[in-house]
Amino acid sequence: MAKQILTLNQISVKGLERLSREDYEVASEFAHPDAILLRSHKLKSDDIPDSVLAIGRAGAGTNNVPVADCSKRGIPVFNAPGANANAVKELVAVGLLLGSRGIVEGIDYVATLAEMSDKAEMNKVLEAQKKQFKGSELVGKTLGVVGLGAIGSMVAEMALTLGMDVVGYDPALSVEAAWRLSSQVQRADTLSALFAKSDYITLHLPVFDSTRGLVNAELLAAVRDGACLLNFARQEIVDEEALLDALENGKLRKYIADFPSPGFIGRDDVILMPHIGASTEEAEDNCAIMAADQLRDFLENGNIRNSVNFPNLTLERVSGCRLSVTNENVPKILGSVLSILADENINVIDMLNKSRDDIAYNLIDIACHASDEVLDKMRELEGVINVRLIGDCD
Ligand SMILES: NC(=O)c1ccc[n+]([C@@H]2O[C@H](COP(=O)([O-])OP(=O)(O)OC[C@H]3O[C@@H](n4cnc5c(N)ncnc54)[C@H](O)[C@@H]3O)[C@@H](O)[C@H]2O)c1
Ligand SMILES: O=C(O)CC[C@@H](O)C(=O)O
Repeated sequence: MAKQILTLNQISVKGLERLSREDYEVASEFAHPDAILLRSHKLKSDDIPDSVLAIGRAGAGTNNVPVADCSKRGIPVFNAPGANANAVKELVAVGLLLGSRGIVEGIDYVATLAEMSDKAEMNKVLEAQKKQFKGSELVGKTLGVVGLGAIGSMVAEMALTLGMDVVGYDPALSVEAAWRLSSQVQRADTLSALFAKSDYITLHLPVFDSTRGLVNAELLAAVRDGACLLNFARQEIVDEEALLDALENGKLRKYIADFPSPGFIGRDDVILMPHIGASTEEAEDNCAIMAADQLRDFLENGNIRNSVNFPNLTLERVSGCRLSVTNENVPKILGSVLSILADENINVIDMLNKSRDDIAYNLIDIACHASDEVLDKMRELEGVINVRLIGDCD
């Protein structure tokens, strides 16, 4: 029977094409879907039917998905790390330029001359007025990059090529990300040191409980006078009241962000975009392809790549008959599962077991079919969250 994939946002056709028509049905309404594919749709736990085995986020941030609840229910949540990083990097380059020159103001001013019909007069007026839109160059200025993952590291590299000095802060930098980073990026030991040093600060970290409101009054007090803050990460990382105060008292010269919020619209010192950081054809294709491929590999083989709540685990298929078992990460459960198979004389050909936080995940290739009764015995074990027989193994 074809598997059903519920899409909760517009997903690029190139991604959907990875789900063959013979094996998958894709639609925006299903009562009992096998998986969900989404972008920024705010998904509530109650809206995830019990039939759902996995969720694919065609993007980087998963703060719109109730990840902790999904872990409890044994549902892996996948994302598409790095797939839209270049698109965001390019928009940050635009943000830096908008923050350094009177580009938006100049364009707005020119629009006010629409009624003027005399070309010479127009030229005279604008030549007289253009001094209002003077800016300064980026070369030699310091950019502080908060979060040096897929996007932050590309932004750092881009700023170096523009002749900026770059200082970075990332207390959880992965080894892989550290390898990607140019040695010219200076390290800030604290966030306030970065804020104090930078003419421009750009945020590229996820929103977690620990980062919500991270940019607060205390941090903004440390900012270099007249600095410009760019936020292409998430609105929730910035304390809006403290930000408005910093703009009002001139500590911050400009706020440029991808997340409009009512109190900020219409201010001269704020430039807002409608969450378009990842809105390029290339990024939408990359994200959708990655998310669809990962969902498929999970549904068809139980493999896990780029999950934000499950361990990464891929096991080459040696038998048609595969079991996946998700359990609480406590001792003895795997032993009990294997005992049930042994009692039924079912030989294990290959297996892999990994854990992450409170979740343990096992792939077990077996020599012959396991009946529903055997699977139910496993499901009844204390601490087992779900058991799935994957593939055709008669
Ligand atoms: N505007 C958009 O459309 C758009 C597009 C893509 C991503 N994003 C946002 O950008 C975020 C980053 O994306 P990414 O692809 O670079 O993710 P990533 O996971 O590759 O990098 C995030 C980095 O932030 C670091 N980090 C975590 N906590 C931190 C802290 N307290 N201080 C400093 N650094 C910290 C991590 O160690 C990691 O290196 C996403 O989580 C998402 O919210 C927005
Ligand atoms: O899907 C989008 O358009 C936005 C994605 C972006 O916010 C992300 O976190 O990857």
